[in-house]
Amino acid sequence: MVLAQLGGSISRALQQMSNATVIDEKVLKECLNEITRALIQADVQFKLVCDMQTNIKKIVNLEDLAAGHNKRKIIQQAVFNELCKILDAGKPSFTPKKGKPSVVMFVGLQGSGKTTTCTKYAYYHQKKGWKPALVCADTFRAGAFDQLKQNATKAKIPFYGSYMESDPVKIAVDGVERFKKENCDLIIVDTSGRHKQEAALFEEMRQVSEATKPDLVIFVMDSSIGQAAFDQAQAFKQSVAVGAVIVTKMDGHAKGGGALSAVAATKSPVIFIGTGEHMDEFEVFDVKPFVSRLLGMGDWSGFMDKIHEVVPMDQQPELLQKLSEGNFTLRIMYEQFQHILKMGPISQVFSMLPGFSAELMPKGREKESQAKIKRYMTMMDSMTNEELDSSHPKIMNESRIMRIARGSGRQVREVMEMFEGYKRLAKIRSKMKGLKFPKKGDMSALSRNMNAQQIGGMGGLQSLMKQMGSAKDMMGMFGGGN
Ligand SMILES: Nc1nc2c(ncn2[C@@H]2O[C@H](COP(=O)(O)OP(=O)(O)OP(=O)(O)O)[C@@H](O)[C@H]2O)c(=O)[nH]1
Repeated sequence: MVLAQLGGSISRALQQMSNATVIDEKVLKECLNEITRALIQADVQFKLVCDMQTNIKKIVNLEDLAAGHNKRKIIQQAVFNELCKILDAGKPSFTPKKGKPSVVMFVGLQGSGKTTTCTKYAYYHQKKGWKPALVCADTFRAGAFDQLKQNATKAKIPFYGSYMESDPVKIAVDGVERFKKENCDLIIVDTSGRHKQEAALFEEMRQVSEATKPDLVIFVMDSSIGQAAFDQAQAFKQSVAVGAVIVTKMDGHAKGGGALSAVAATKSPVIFIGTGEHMDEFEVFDVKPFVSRLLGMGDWSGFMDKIHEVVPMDQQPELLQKLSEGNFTLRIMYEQFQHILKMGPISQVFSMLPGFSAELMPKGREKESQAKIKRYMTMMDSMTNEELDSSHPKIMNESRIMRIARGSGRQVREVMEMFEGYKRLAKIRSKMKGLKFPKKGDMSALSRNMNAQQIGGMGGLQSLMKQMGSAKDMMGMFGGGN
């Protein structure tokens, strides 16, 4: 993923600076030049990058800093803040409330990923307990309704559309009315993205908006347009009351950084980013956690959110207890695998942990890793309770390993490899013993600690990762291969 490369380059530049014995003007200049290069490669506007450099230089006046000051910390904090500034639109968007009907209208050019994103948005909220519904008001593109129907059916989301009716306004109004009666709390209206004339497209959007009175209009744009995002977002904002933006295809485009910063410049908040074609390749966009993850500094609130999403409420204290106890059995590993598979793309989940980076798992390896986890689980299905509940690896003698391999139809080598992986995770977990995990909405103990680590920079993070074991080690466990 291109963004992971950008994050990797910036954190490497910071790391190199941290490794220097003395931080002088030359070291700072080299570090800032590296960061500038990385941002320009990601298509961030030249002026923004120059401003960022100037601001950092202003904040970090090495000559004025007394010897006692931690220059590394100050520089890292300044880079973090300036990156946030580039990506921050400065105002939050309207957020629909669960249980109260909201109409959300999606607009955007054809091919931007609008229809796919409507379903992703519905699916995301459905997982959080909402009752979403989809309305297809795109009567221009033949096949638009079929596409939405197919996506909605797959995600088990109610939908509305028509093959006969050619008036998008009528479909939108009928669909919204129907789903309001059915007590849906998030009614999503997908509109057309193509017209013979641009003016006609904007007029149609305006009419649908006037008739359905959406609580929020979301503009969907493809990240590959880079800095041109500014003009496109402005043009849409002038025609309808765009309240938020979703930037798609962040998984494959070198211009992703440019699109995000250009949208922010229009003062339109980006609320989600699309990171792939699949339903769950969709991430909340929140500037600080995003920059934090970009730099491999983790996002605990996002991580905890994921846990709260997939683990039933009544099992959460038990899971958190197990995670912090350090007594790591194969059964616990099995349960964790179940959770990981439910959480969505592995690289997305891991990039929320400090010290990990999406860069550690190349995009193509995602499927392999999922398959690998499933294979491990099949092997564990052939184990006895005694084996699953033991935390002593010695119990696994040759005859047990042979039996598990036979029972699961896998090779002895693969079973051994699974045990090796288990031992590595057990070692990491034993280092995590005693770590306090925050409860939902309470990011106090651990997250404050983590924030301090973020701000404290790589030194703090490295020591944390040393305590936990290496990130590469853990990725090695999941990162594809046989
Ligand atoms: N890689 C990647 N592909 C995406 C993403 N979002 C959408 N796509 C793909 O982009 C293509 C176009 O998406 P659609 O949802 O059909 O586009 P649309 O904007 O609704 O098009 P119209 O309905 O004609 O207006 C499809 O092949 C999607 O699978 C994303 O985040 N990443």
